[in-house]
Amino acid sequence: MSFVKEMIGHSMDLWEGYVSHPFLQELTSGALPQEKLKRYIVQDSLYLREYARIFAVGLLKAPSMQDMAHLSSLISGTVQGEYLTRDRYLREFGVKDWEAESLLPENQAYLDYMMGEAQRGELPEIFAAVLPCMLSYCYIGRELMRRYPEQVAASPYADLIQDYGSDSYYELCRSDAAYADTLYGPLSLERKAHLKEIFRTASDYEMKFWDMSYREEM
Ligand SMILES: Cc1ncc(C[n+]2csc(CCO)c2C)c(N)n1
Repeated sequence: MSFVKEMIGHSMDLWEGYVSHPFLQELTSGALPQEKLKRYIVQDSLYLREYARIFAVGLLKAPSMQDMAHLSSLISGTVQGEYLTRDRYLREFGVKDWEAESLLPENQAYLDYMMGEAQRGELPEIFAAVLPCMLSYCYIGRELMRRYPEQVAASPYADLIQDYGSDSYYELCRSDAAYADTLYGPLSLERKAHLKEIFRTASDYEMKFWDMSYREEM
């Protein structure tokens, strides 16, 4: 069995919690207050700027040209692709200087955790830390569209959900997961057990990011 699937299985209780999280439920129904979405968009833009640097550490440590090709396409997918949707919302909300905003503590802690693993580890550890971010959004998008197709279609935020629930994003995630599985194949059981824990810790930080985005106070 794919080791990536095994890691997901080890964190599925957390992933299930994302789908029922009030932020995502209200994003789906359209009831999400704009202030909360705005906070998410600003914090997520800051997150993406720093998240791309984790891949850059992977690029520094990549042993082959093929590994470098994967990492460089992930960097451009984050800095250009993923950030584009945020940029559109930043303009719509009239946010001018998001880069001057501070990272909220949950956001900073998540990024510090991934960067620490990236600096200490090699590509298998780096991917265990960054995969929940990439793959959980695919899971969330697909599950929301499967469970609430009409609400998603009518939501003012449908584009945000549909991007992640799309077949093209699913295929991208499948190929990233297949690449990660080539890294995991030769590893010892002990190292794999540690990787599952890294994946779970990052999944837990994803949940804290949703909590941070939803809470009442700034
Ligand atoms: C907190 C947070 N977690 C996950 C993502 C999703 N995401 C981040 S980069 C990327 C593209 C692949 O590198 C995707 C799908 C996000 N935006 N914010």
